Amino acid sequence: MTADELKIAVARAALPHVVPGELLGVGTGSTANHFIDLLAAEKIAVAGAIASSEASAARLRSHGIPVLSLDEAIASGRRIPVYVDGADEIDPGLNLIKGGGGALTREKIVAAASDCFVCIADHSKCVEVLGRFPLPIEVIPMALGLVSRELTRMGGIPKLREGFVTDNGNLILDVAGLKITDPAAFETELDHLTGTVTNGLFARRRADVALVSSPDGVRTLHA
Ligand SMILES: O=C[C@H](O)[C@H](O)[C@H](O)COP(=O)(O)O
Repeated sequence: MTADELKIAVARAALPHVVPGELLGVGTGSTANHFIDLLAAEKIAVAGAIASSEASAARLRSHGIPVLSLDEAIASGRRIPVYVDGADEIDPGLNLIKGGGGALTREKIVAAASDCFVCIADHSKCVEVLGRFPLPIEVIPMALGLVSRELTRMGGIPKLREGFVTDNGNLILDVAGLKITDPAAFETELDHLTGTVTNGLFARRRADVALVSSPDGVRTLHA
């Protein structure tokens, strides 16, 4: 199976988790894109989608799927029963690294607003310890030097993602050299770095369910 076929297989496996007629949180990235396309192809009608990026919102709209802002969703008084999104790394506890596509902040917000986070990924994303994939951190532009210095002091190797601006108008530092043995504690530590908006560790709000595809099929992992 090609990498793309593995993504399509796991995106398809997420469809039964969608609650028809309810709101749906939708993530960002190539796996999430397949999920959006399949959602439309299978004509699964949701009350509206809350997208974690402008790119996903545009893709949803291109299929005629109604997109709501998170504020509109909350004002409606409806719950968001499920959020479906990809990941860059998954550990055995379903802690994640996300943000390879730069959408980490909105992803964390939509995940926090949703009842159940269903993570979809192919088996290459599974690791024993998070940190092989450089950890994305969204940074307020004027704090770039300060945050880089602090991350270096913490043992990381931060690198500016050249030519990239997030949907929120900020920058991304990709931090290599980390071995994240206590993801929740490290997420909290990073949250305290002044000048950062969000870090790409999803540990305090990790995935509830992970669907992982391999040539042998799709496995379902629970936190
Ligand atoms: O910002 C991007 C997201 O966190 C993606 O979910 C993550 O990078 C995985 O993307 P892909 O499905 O393209 O590997």
